[in-house]
Amino acid sequence: MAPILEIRDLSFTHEGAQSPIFEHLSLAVEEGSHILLKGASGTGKSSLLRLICRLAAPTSGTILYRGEPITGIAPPKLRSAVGYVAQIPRMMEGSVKENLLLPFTFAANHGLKAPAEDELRRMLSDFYLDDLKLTHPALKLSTGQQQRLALMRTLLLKPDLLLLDEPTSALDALSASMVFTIMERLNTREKKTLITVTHSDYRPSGAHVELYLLRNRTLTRQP
Ligand SMILES: Nc1ncnc2c1ncn2[C@@H]1O[C@H](COP(=O)(O)OP(=O)(O)OP(=O)(O)O)[C@@H](O)[C@H]1O
Repeated sequence: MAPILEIRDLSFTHEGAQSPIFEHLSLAVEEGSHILLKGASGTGKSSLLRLICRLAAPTSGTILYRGEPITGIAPPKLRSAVGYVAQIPRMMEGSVKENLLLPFTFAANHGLKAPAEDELRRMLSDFYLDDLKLTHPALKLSTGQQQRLALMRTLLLKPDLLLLDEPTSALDALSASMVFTIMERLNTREKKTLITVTHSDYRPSGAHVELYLLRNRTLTRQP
């Protein structure tokens, strides 16, 4: 079976920049695995995630999702297959519910059925946000709560592959451990494939955890 994601000979230079961020990267991600991506600040971890979900285009090389080049997949289909949660959550004016259901208001997602309030409440509870009302203004939540809402919002589109950019960077130890637990559950129980950028020493449980280091413009697997 083809890997869920394959990166072939990928190079990337930011527009206007003198030198590439990385060159000739290759990586195959098996379905169900959890890839931890580490590297010093500025080595290009966020850039790599943005290339995988096609928020940016590589200078050269190919990215395949389930054997198909992502450039050949219609953007709405790719967005629901590959979920991306940015490092800084982007909530808008409006309630928790409005923010969670935002993707369902996009023309591109026309035809997708928005989840009912009961499902949203159940999910809030799974994300340790039991006390949160769906009517609560999203912008008045803490960064950690907004980070979890951003992850929920991405999951509502039911992606098979999740790209998480430092999901615990703004969190205290307790909130971070909640998010790690959620990530493990998504991987081991819901069989999601995860690529997580992290600076933390956290090592999730699960059979297929792999650690990669982005350094000197190349990606190497760590023991
Ligand atoms: N839009 C842009 N245009 C030009 N250069 C950029 C742009 N965005 C990021 N960079 C540069 O690209 C490099 C890689 O940035 P990136 O955010 O991918 O790194 P990172 O490894 O995720 O860093 P961090 O761990 O600090 O989040 C950095 O040197 C950054 O300054």
